[in-house]
Amino acid sequence: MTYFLGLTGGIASGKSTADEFFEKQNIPIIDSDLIAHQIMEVGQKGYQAIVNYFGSNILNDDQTINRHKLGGIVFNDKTKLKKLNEITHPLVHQKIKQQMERYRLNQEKLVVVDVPLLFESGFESLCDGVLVISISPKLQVKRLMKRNNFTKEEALVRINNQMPLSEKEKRATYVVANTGTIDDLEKRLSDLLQKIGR
Ligand SMILES: CC(C)(COP(=O)(O)OP(=O)(O)OC[C@H]1O[C@@H](n2cnc3c(N)ncnc32)[C@H](O)[C@@H]1O)[C@@H](O)C(=O)NCCC(=O)NCCS
Ligand SMILES: Nc1ncnc2c1ncn2[C@@H]1O[C@H](COP(=O)(O)OP(=O)(O)OP(=O)(O)O)[C@@H](O)[C@H]1O
Repeated sequence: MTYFLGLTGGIASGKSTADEFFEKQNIPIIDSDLIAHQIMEVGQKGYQAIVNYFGSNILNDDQTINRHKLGGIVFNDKTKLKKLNEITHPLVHQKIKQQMERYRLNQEKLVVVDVPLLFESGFESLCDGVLVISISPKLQVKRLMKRNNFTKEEALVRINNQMPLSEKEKRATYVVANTGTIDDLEKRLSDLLQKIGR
């Protein structure tokens, strides 16, 4: 039986950094941010629906969607964010489920399913356990500002568009803190794999 470990956390709490560790252990990852990007590529199912709703001013010169611009719009307008979610989430969920089914048929032992909005979208019911990568609010703002070149206000807007990380921690099966170095994180994840026994 495949064990599906849901992986979530707050924005910039360290999910992708955890994925890198799991990849090094040859554990397959289903990456929903990547899937969300793929369904918005020119010609893909999400593309036309997004352009129809948001207009061609969100396009780059080469007709691809300018995600930076789209992010600037939706994270400052709840109605528009809701609309983008309504367009993208069913398509993303369908692809995640297809990938899960493939791993199940291949009798893969452990698969990590990285879904930033896992609890927000009720995805935990499809997972055997959920790992939350946690971080303090202060460090989260600091890492997000640095990675995305955001002002403090921009970082806070993104953070506040998600369920509070403290709430995600309460709902988790496993919580791993990413408050130290990346080596510390990897050690904790390695201990977790022992605990799961896969
Ligand atoms: C708004 C978009 C265009 C911004 O693109 P950008 O390249 O700047 O960000 P990226 O996609 O890499 O996401 C970075 C992080 O933002 C957070 N985030 C993304 N989408 C959302 C959302 N709808 N609500 C709250 N937080 C979100 C997540 O923590 C994610 O890991 C993009 O995030 C998007 O299309 N979002 C809608 C699809 C979605 O919900 N994706 C999340 C996985 S299903
Ligand atoms: N332990 C750490 N020490 C220092 N920097 C870190 C650590 N863990 C992650 N980072 C950095 O913090 C930033 C956010 O980490 P990461 O991209 O893994 O978060 P994420 O949860 O995947 O974000 P998102 O929700 O946007 O997908 C990155 O620039 C990463 O290199």
